[in-house]
Order: sequence, then structure tokens, then C-alpha cells
Amino acid sequence: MVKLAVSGKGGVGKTTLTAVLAHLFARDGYNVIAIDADSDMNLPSALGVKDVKPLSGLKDVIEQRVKGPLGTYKVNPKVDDVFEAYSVRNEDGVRVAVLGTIEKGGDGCFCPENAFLRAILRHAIFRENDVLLIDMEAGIEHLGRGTAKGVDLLIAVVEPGVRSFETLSRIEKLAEDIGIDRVGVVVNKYIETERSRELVENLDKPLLGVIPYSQAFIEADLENLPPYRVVDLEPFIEIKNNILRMVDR
Ligand SMILES: Nc1ncnc2c1ncn2[C@@H]1O[C@H](COP(=O)(O)OP(=O)(O)OP(=O)(O)O)[C@@H](O)[C@H]1O
Repeated sequence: MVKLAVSGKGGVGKTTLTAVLAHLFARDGYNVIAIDADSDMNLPSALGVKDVKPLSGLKDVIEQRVKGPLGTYKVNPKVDDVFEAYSVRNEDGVRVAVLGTIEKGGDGCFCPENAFLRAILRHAIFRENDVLLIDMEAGIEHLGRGTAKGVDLLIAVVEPGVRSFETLSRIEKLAEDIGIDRVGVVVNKYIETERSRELVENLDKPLLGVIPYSQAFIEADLENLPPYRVVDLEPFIEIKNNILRMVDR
């Protein structure tokens, strides 16, 4: 079981990376579960599926499962069956689920959706051969330590620019704060210049890979095609292999 969270600023390519990795892991025979926890919720279309009911829409069920006596929350609500029913399989057999809006609270937000995500991350159904991929936003602090504990590797996606690399230090700090000790970096939309090469070479975190800027991604988007049908998969294969190495597989 490998649990991976993909994080980064809006528009850097989190959804694209998550979708292509899901495809590659499925192609390798892994049982892949992809969860969209980003408020944009465009992972399903990047994976070629429609009409995925958000897990957060299951307010009643969620509440039933997570509510304990006297306003407390159960730490381990049972989620397997709901997850099974509320995910859609794509043509590769990837199970796609959408979390829906997470209310962002301050520290220690125990809103039902979070308890649910925590439960999914911690134990649901997972078997040895499973890969769980979560497409997240940059702000992962609301997940809290409980959720993060389940994550083997946080993949930080950045574009080669000083501002984006500043976000990276923020993501690293967040990961550390909530107890994720492994962070790997993917540089996306890479255009080779002296400065960008320098930025990448001086990265002080493990580099999982570099994906060149390419018109093919924009075309995939325009045609509403999953990116893995259109783009060069080579850089993604390298990233996938480095991920497996980093999580000791
Ligand atoms: N290597 C690349 N070269 C060119 N365009 C790219 C590349 N990677 C992604 N894109 C394009 O950038 C846009 C944003 O990508 P994507 O939706 O994957 O980002 P995101 O980080 O998930 O965004 P959001 O935070 O809005 O969900 C899309 O139009 C996508 O096709």
C-alpha cells in the first residue's frame, strides 16, 4: 500500500500529474484509487470519468459514521462500503472519488469530511497492491496530523520560478508541521534557461522529476482528453519509479 498526496499552488499541474500517475500505476498492475480533494474537482475529467458523487454530499451518512456520543467524533468511522459506492472506475480500472468541499477550519478542524478523509487514508479497504493518490490544494494544514500520518510521501509540484519555489518552502514547512516526513518535488512546465536549470540544480529536497512545458497538455485540456492519452509519458514514468524508490518499493 502506497499513499501519495499531491500538493502545490493553483494551476501548477497537480491534477495532470495525479491523472498520469494513476494511469501509469494502473498499467503496472496496481489497484489505484484517486481522490480529488481539490476544490476545483477536475480530477474526474482528467481521468475520463463523469458524475462522481462527492463524498461530502453524503452529509447524513458521514455524520452517522463519524458522530460519537455527546458531540464527539469517532476517530475510525467505517467507510469501505460508502467509498466503494461513491467512486467511479475509469477505463484503466482506476477508482475515482471526489471529496467535495472541505470546510477549512483553523487548527484541529474536526469537520466530518476531514474525519472521513482521515478514515479513508488510515485504513479503508487497502491491500498490499493498492496505490492511493490524493490531489490536494497547497493548503494542507487543515488536514491535521491525524490525516497526514497516513501519507507516505507528499509530492510538491512547482513551476520553475522563484515565486513557485517559495511556495515549496511553505509546503515543506507545512508537511513538517503536520508530520509528513517525506517530501519529493516535481518541477512541471519546465522551460530550459540558465536560471531555471540553476533553480532545479540547487533544490534542497529530493527531485522526483522534471516535466517539460508542452503544448500537448493544453491540447488535451481543450479536447477534454485525459492527458496520458496525448502527452509524452517518459518523464512521468521516471517520476513514478522515483516515487516507488522513495517509499521503498
Ligand atoms: N507540462 C505542462 N506544460 C504545459 N501545460 C501544462 C503542463 N502541465 C499542466 N499544464 C496545463 O496547466 C493547466 C493547469 O493544470 P492542472 O489543472 O493539472 O493544475 P492544478 O494544479 O491541478 O490546477 P488547480 O489548482 O486549478 O486544480 C492545464 O491547462 C494543464 O493542461
